[in-house]
Amino acid sequence: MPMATTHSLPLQERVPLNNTLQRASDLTILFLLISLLYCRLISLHFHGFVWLLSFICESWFTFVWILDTNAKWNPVTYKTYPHNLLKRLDELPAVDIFVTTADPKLEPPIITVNTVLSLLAVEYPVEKLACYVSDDAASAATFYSLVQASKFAKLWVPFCKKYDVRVRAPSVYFSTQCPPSVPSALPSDFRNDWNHVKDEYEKLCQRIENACKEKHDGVPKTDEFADFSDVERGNHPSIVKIIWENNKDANAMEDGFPHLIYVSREKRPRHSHHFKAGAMNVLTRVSGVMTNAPLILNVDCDMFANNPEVFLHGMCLLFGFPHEVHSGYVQTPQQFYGGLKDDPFGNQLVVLQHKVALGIAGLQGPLYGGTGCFHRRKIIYGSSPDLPHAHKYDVLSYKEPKQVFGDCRELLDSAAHIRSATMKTSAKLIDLSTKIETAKQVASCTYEFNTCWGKEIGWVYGAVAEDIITGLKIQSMGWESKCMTLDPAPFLGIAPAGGPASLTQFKRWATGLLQFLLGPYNPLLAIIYKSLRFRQCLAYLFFIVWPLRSLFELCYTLLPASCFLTNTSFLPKASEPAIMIPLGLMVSYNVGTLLEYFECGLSIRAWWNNQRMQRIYALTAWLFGFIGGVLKTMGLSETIFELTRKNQNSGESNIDPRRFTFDSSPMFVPGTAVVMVNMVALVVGLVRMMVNGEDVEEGGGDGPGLGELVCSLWVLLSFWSFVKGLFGKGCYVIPWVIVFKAAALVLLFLQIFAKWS
Ligand SMILES: O=c1ccn([C@@H]2O[C@H](COP(=O)(O)OP(=O)(O)O[C@H]3O[C@H](CO)[C@@H](O)[C@H](O)[C@H]3O)[C@@H](O)[C@H]2O)c(=O)[nH]1
Ligand SMILES: [Mn+2]
Repeated sequence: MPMATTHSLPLQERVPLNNTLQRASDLTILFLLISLLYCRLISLHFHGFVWLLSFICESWFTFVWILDTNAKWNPVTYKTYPHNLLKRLDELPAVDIFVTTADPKLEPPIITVNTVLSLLAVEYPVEKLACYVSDDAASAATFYSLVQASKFAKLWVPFCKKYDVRVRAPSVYFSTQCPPSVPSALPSDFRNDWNHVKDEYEKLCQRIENACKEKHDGVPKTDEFADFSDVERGNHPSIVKIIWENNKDANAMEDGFPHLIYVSREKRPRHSHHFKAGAMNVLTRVSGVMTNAPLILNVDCDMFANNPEVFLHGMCLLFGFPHEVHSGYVQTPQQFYGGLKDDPFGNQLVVLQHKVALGIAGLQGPLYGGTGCFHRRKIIYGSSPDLPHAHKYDVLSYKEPKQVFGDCRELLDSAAHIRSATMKTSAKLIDLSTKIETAKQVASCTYEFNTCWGKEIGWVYGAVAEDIITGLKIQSMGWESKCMTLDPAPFLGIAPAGGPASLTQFKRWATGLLQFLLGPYNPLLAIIYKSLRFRQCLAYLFFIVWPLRSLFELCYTLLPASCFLTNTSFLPKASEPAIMIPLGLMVSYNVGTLLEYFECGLSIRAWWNNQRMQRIYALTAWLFGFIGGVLKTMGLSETIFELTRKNQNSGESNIDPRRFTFDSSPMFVPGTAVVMVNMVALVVGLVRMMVNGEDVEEGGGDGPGLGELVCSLWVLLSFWSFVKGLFGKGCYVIPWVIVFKAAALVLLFLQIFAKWS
């Protein structure tokens, strides 16, 4: 690693963040939780089954809280000094950029095009970059869009560099109405250029839109597109096309832009393609035989580079440490743009990124998030850090290279080069077109047979949360990672909009996470047998237990209702001093989390939306993710990766995008049932109170009191979209099939309680 050792200028600085207040608040809550458990334990014999259930649930919440506190305990950020890097530009390593797209309907090509354009225009020596786009749909429209985009890039990239444009995704840049105020010199030039480039961009959009229409009318029938003419989705040979080769003409070096290569891997109906992980592994091999850069950046198709210096900052974190073990990969937080105000679907993850991600950054480093991450290629190839105490997990020590990487001479040579060499890349110009046949070979669906791809090397197969598992595998070898937060944000993506879309995403994550807990990649085993650190393991657990949380939350939301139905209680009476504990918990938890939102500059509304959506996710997406994960582990169902819709302005115009909508997915059944049970319970409680003529508080002996009432109302408040869904109109209403199924569940539940009481 020549860069760090031969020069003394610092590239980064670690800045621990002060979080005394946070720690105090987290510990207060932990103390109250333990007190509550203690109270329950000493009085367990006075009370029945309900207290035991509460005790079990609260023990779980305490466990989760410990995980949460651990994750947030040591937040750090890193300052980066890219100007110190600029003095050694010629030493910068090459980077291969991977962009994945999978469906032109759910991921409109114009989105991918903007991501690609923003990446082609970053501040980095152009001859060191190559951008590979993987298209899992083998769509002529996507290919055509990229070809058109490369033509536009000839205008766009020089324009960005000449005027130091800050946001280099044209759709975002031109969303400002008029030419922005002129940066420095040449005002008249700028205005003309701006108008011209904007015109061209609009034409580009028009062409892409035409190409995306039903029969691809806009796509010309020329040779270039012949490969797509009889492509059947999911059943076609590999397609590899060089859209733009940077070193063809000599003077392109100054103002050119990086290589752009289109890859659609071979697909056959009877071969599993392993979704995104499969696509990433193909890109790794294709780029390995073409440009073989020692670094890899991967981004999802909707994540454009929002900060043109992102590569330079990334290099600071990759090479700014005395030993490379400190920076196996560099992950940027997932941030979103154009999101709805106040985060109505609780999926913009701002506080999670700020509190938890920065906290984990102070441990062994951020988890790999699947997008916006710089990897060292050699780690992807299974290299462990070169340290005596590190876990030696290198497959090549017990297997032949051919058994590991597959049978392709060029790939074996390139891999051997990566594993042995330093970051220096040969400045030798290669003619990419000579590599196409080899690239197609390594992109075929039989190439991986009897190799280590998807297991010991590359992105890990078999789980839909391939990102977290791949990162865990890397950290288990002893590598640390670094979190890169920048202002402006490094990459920005699209958060799913609408109820069903965000549930799909959370359900996939939950399924993937459970597969972890039940599979060979369990982090608990990794601390024992490998080099994962203890507190890092707890940080993984914080995410991995998401699906399990649903069971306890479901139980807890039913507790107050069952108290009304059976005339018992699960909380102390308002007159008893012990009520202070649950009361204190409720207040400190809500105030504590609210302060976190304020600290991140968010509103009280955003806080509430996240609170209620957490509850909703738990009883919809996480619960179904849990079931899906169990079925998958028992071999009863297949792993599938359901894409998240990225088309923001699709759908009917008269729908309020901020309101929760429903469809007939069974995911909505449990939430609807919980709402119904709580409503029935409140009515039962009210009737009993009127019949007996009692005050809620003095309710006969062990009956429900104020605590139960507040909890039940809190559940209804959290599920208010469901309450409205029961009585609403149009797409805001819960479909009758769901209501019917939920009602059946409620009857069953009531039956059980009738027996019990
Ligand atoms: O068969 C597939 C399926 C997906 N993708 C790509 O994978 C990316 C992520 O898919 P998306 O639907 O956007 O999922 P998200 O839930 O938004 O993605 C998050 O969660 C995923 C794991 O569940 C990670 O892989 C992603 O990087 C992370 O951003 C997109 O670029 C897709 O085109 C493929 O290339 N092939
Ligand atoms: Mn996404």
